[in-house]
Amino acid sequence: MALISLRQLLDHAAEHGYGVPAFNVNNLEQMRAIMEAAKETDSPVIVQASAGARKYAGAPFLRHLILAAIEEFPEIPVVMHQDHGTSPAVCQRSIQLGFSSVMMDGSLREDGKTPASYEYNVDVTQRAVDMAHACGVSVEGELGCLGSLETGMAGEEDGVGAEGKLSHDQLLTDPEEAADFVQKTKVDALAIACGTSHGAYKFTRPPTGDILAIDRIKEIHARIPGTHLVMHGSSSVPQEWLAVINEFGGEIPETYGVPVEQICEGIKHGVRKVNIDTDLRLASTGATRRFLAENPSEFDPRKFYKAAMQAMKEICVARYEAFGTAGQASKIRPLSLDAMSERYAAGDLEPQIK
Ligand SMILES: O=C(CO)COP(=O)(O)O
Ligand SMILES: O=C[C@H](O)COP(=O)(O)O
Ligand SMILES: [Zn+2]
Ligand SMILES: [Zn+2]
Repeated sequence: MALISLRQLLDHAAEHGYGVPAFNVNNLEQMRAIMEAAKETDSPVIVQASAGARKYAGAPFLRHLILAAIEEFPEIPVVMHQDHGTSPAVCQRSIQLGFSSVMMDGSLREDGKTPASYEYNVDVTQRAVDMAHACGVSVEGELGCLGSLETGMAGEEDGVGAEGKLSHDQLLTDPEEAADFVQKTKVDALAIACGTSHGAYKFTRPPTGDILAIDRIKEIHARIPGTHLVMHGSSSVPQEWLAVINEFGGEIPETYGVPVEQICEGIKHGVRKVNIDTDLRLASTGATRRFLAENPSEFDPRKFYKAAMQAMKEICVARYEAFGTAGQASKIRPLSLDAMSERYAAGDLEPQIK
């Protein structure tokens, strides 16, 4: 059984200079697409469950879906991560459910919408870290709010995200504050804000440096080179899938995502975890629409689920290959969460901040 902690995987990724896509899971088809792609490319896996996923599938189903993947693919190390926890209590519940990693998103208050003060963020994150590390579980924190540098608007269509207009300062993580935050909280990974946002509507044009601030990632990495950085809202919004969706009855207006090359640039500068949800949603919707349009008499859902799975799998394979994740699974010797808790207790995993 290869359930591993996020910390172990990202330490390996940093040592070998690669990044790992973290895909959101809600159902069997996504889970299977991710695992089959991982098996085909020998990639370690991060799967993450959002509050929306728990509401949709129910926590026990999600948990067993991930455990089933670990059982069926014992050769693939899998991180079971809770995405965007809004309080230490939410993280505690996930730890109890067996997650090997949690995100304490203290950049927002408990409603998941109101930007929080720095002091609030430090406090809730410290509390989540204390609890998690005692169990060998990793913690991802977040500093800065996701939102558009084009409009100043926070991404609202998704389940998690600030509401309304944000200042330029809130939309870009400050390197000095990031150093202080990591030092104080001891998070294992830090999600940063650099102009990306959740969902399909990230940019109205192919992004340039003024609206997708990869330079800011470089500045943060230069200040805290020992910290694993996380990019949220990192779907690339493939134009070919938008075209398929619209060809077969969809209505998605012109929109652009984060180019894979820009993510790879981030990976050269400390980005180790890359959150992707929307791309799998677009691929499965496109494949389903196309299948049903081309096979109007078909009524066995397994037929269009299969088409959707294949489309998602192709995206996963492409990201594993582009981020350098491919070929790494077999190099990892999984450490138990017990062993990780001993490493924290021994002080072996303290933040390295100059
Ligand atoms: O950040 C994400 C999940 O936490 C997903 O981002 P996308 O909406 O760009 O796929
Ligand atoms: O964090 C954002 C992910 O895309 C999850 O979205 P969700 O809350 O709709 O499941
Ligand atoms: Zn956030
Ligand atoms: Zn996110």
